[in-house]
Order: sequence, then structure tokens, then C-alpha cells
Amino acid sequence: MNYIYAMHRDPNVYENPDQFNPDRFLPEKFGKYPKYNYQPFAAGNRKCIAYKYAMLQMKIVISTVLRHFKILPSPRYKTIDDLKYEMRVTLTFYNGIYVNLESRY
Ligand code: HEM
Repeated sequence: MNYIYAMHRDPNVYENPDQFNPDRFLPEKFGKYPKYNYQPFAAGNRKCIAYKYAMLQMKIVISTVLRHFKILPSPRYKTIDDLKYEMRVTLTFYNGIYVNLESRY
């Protein structure tokens, strides 16, 4: 199995890999990365069988939540370094992750 965490933080491929930068997924940028350097669902014959389902489900959940709530940072975390995570097959947060929700209505 590939070490996905290291692959996704390779500074030879991704500029400032630890920075949260959704723009790196814009089509004009994303197409320029080497084909197998982005593998959230692994790759090849043993790739996640549910990747399309997972992507669809995430879009539905996120768009449903965002229609009803603003997601705000929790005061529990002073800086992003207070969020402790570990790499299993995918990234996992110790003790979950807290946010504040503000109703849009
Ligand atoms: C964001 C959600 C998900 C991520 C990031 C993810 C990621 C992965 C990864 C990285 C692998 C390869 C593991 C390895 O090489 O040992 C994998 C395999 C697998 N995933 Fe997912 N997965 C997700 C959701 C799901 C869901 C929702 C299902 C089922 C409903 C699922 C079913 C499977 C199965 C059965 C395999 C094994 C495939 C095989 O070995 O041939 N995954 N997944």
C-alpha cells in the first residue's frame, strides 16, 4: 500500500503542501500534477470500490449542511496545530473535530 499521507505532502509536487489551499484542485492546476500523485482512494485494481459513491455522498452532506448552517471555528482550538490527527488508511482526528454551527435562518 502506498503511503498516501507523504504522497499528498510532497513539496516536489505540491507548493506549500501543509497549507489549506482548495484552489490547488481547480481544473487548470489539478491536471498538471503527475497522474498518480493524488490517491485519496488509492489507485489501480485495489482502489476503493466506493469512491464515486463516497464523493457523491460527501457533496450531498456538505451542500445540505452549508445550506442550513455557517460553519465557524471552535474556540477549543487556538491555532491549527491544536488539531491532532493521525494517518490510518485515511486521516483521522483524535477525539473528533469540533466546530460551531450558526443557523442561516
Ligand atoms: C471518503 C471516503 C473513503 C475514502 C477516503 C476511502 C479510501 C479507501 C482507500 C485508500 C482504499 C484502499 C485501501 C488499501 O489499499 O488497503 C479503500 C478501499 C476500499 N474501500 Fe474505501 N474509502 C472511502 C469510502 C468507502 C465507502 C463508503 C465504502 C463502502 C460503502 C468503501 C469500501 C471500500 C472497499 C470494499 C475497499 C477495498 C477494495 C479492495 O481491496 O479491492 N470505501 N478505500
